[in-house]
Amino acid sequence: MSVVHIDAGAAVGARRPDLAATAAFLRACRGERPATTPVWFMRQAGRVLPEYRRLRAGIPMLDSCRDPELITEITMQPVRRFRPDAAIFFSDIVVPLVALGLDIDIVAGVGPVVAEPVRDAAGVARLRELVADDVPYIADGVRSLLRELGDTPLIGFAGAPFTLASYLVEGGPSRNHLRTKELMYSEPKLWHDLLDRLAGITTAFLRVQVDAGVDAIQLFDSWAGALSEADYRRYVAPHSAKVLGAFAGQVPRIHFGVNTGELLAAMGEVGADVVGVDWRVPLDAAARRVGPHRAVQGNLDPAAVFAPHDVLDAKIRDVLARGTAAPGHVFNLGHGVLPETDPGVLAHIVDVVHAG
Ligand SMILES: Cc1c2[nH]c(c1CCC(=O)O)Cc1[nH]c(c(CCC(=O)O)c1C)Cc1[nH]c(c(CCC(=O)O)c1C)Cc1[nH]c(c(C)c1CCC(=O)O)C2
Repeated sequence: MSVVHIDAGAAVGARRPDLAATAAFLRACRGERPATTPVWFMRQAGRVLPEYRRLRAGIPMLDSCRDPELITEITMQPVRRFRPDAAIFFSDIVVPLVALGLDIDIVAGVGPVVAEPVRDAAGVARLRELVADDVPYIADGVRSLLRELGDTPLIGFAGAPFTLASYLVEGGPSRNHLRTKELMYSEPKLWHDLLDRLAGITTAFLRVQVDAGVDAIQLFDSWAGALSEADYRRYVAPHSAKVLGAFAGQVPRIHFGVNTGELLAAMGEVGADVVGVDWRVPLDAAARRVGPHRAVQGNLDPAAVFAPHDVLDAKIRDVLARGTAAPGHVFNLGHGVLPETDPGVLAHIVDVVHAG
């Protein structure tokens, strides 16, 4: 008698088509209005959770991003605690760059620091293509999570070409992105070569996640708001469009940046199904800027968690009311959870959003 051996990992590696019809988060991404508005929080994994701090004690950030068991546990921690409508894969936007051999350190309280900033043709030429074998822990982490998550959708993510370029060119976090803009304006050919390579790396990194089974993707162009709309369209949009275009019709695509009030239309046009909005633009105004064919995500001020509950609750309800102006609305903060946030308040926000 032959025994059929089913590899659990391979069996759940495929997308979960049943979820697309039932999960409130995925329905809202497609422009539908489920009975309750779905909610998750950027940076829900990490930072504010004591169980995360205990788990990570003594383990460097980038090491934790290369360990499928840690990735799984850290991604699951906020899901167990807050019961959000989606999980976000625990990683960082610099992980694919580190996998390519770039010397990048994540310095506590500072962020990514690049040992040799990329500022000339030789530096750009060193950015080779990413292949799945460069990041085996990503597919393993996604498959492991799909076994844990049940019917909670999993969001994969990557940094957008401009935001990655800013870290590489500046050598670390930057307020004014001066060297980045200097390169962009003075050597446009080299700039476009750099962004084209980063678009390829980002697409490959997301492809690994989508092939392993994530249910949606979010492209973080966190620092795009530093650009005028004209410069965004000229120097950045074609490259982000290449990334998002690669996943059209495959999984919902969320496109997010901070301070992007003037870029919302353009960020939708490059190929997003959902446009993430920070707290500076009221969500109904944002929905008008984004247009009638895209959902919105956002946009409670991350600092509102420090307000008294009656003030906080009124702000949540205001976001919910304004969100009805868009075809679909995924509730979120306008940027990541602030490190000082009380996790109990996040659980409260989930309850208030679900109560409607
Ligand atoms: C700014 C920064 C980066 N990377 C890092 C920083 C500094 C963080 C700090 O000291 O507070 C380093 C980093 N990144 C992450 C951690 C783990 C601990 C934590 O949650 O703060 C740490 C220490 C997870 C992460 N890093 C990121 C996620 C994204 C997914 C999510 O929303 O959960 C996580 C869990 C993504 C990331 N990573 C980065 C950007 C710009 C983004 C896009 C999101 C944003 O604009 O904030 C670069």
